[in-house]
Amino acid sequence: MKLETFPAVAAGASAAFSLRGVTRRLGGKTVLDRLDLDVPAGQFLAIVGKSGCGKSTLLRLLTGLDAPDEGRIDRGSARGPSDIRIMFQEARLLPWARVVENVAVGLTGLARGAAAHQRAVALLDEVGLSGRGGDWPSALSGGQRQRVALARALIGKPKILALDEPLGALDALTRIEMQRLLHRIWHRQGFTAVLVTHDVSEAVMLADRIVMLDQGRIAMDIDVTLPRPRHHGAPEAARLEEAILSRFFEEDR
Ligand SMILES: Nc1ncnc2c1ncn2[C@@H]1O[C@H](COP(=O)(O)OP(=O)(O)OP(=O)(O)O)[C@@H](O)[C@H]1O
Repeated sequence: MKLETFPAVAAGASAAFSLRGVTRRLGGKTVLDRLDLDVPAGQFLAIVGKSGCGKSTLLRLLTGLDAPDEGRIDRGSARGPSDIRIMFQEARLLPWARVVENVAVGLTGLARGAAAHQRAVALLDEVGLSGRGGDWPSALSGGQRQRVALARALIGKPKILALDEPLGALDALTRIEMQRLLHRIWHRQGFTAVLVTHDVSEAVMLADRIVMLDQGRIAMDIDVTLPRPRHHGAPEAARLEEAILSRFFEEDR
């Protein structure tokens, strides 16, 4: 299968963020090496690559949790912390707060009154946790906790949602369920999603575009044009997955 290079952002298209010559050195090593990347608003971008290739470092730079040693990151119209949210592999819920409060807490800097409570309840419905707002986090399964984390990340209506292996700790079926949920919500809300994942099939299911990092550089940048909704095991998805995986292991042959 031919892997197409993603076209440069069309002139005038609004970019969610752009990286120019971004370099990050950690522990005496160049983890990211002069990266250039333009991501249009609303795109679902997946970042894949072998362990230690710098995926999380890139996400941290993108969200402002870390800063580059060289180069520039332009986050377009995303300004404050509520415009860019990040979700991790662990839900990181407050154990002493009920589920609805855990969602409302995502409204940084805003009054957390009745309106916040109402919006938290609506989001719990949207992530499939209707009626669970009064529960403690300890009463939820791993998948349910990630649903709460997703609702918390979305309550401030972010422009960019960064996802650092958010489904990595879930069992296979829950993971697929969560992929479908994530896709539905992204489709409905239109934010820009940046997903770091080890799972190439997950990237193929969800992304408009897949970027593979290798030794601090972009080794592959492909446009995923498969129609949505996508299904695991569908022949076109399997072919694309295989083509990406073969690139992954090229050097091992
Ligand atoms: N704070 C740090 N100090 C020193 N080295 C670091 C630090 N953070 C990350 N690194 C190194 O930078 C490299 C990239 O790490 P990063 O976590 O971005 O990789 P990754 O692709 O997300 O890996 P994984 O898939 O295993 O999570 C690794 O070699 C890691 O050891």
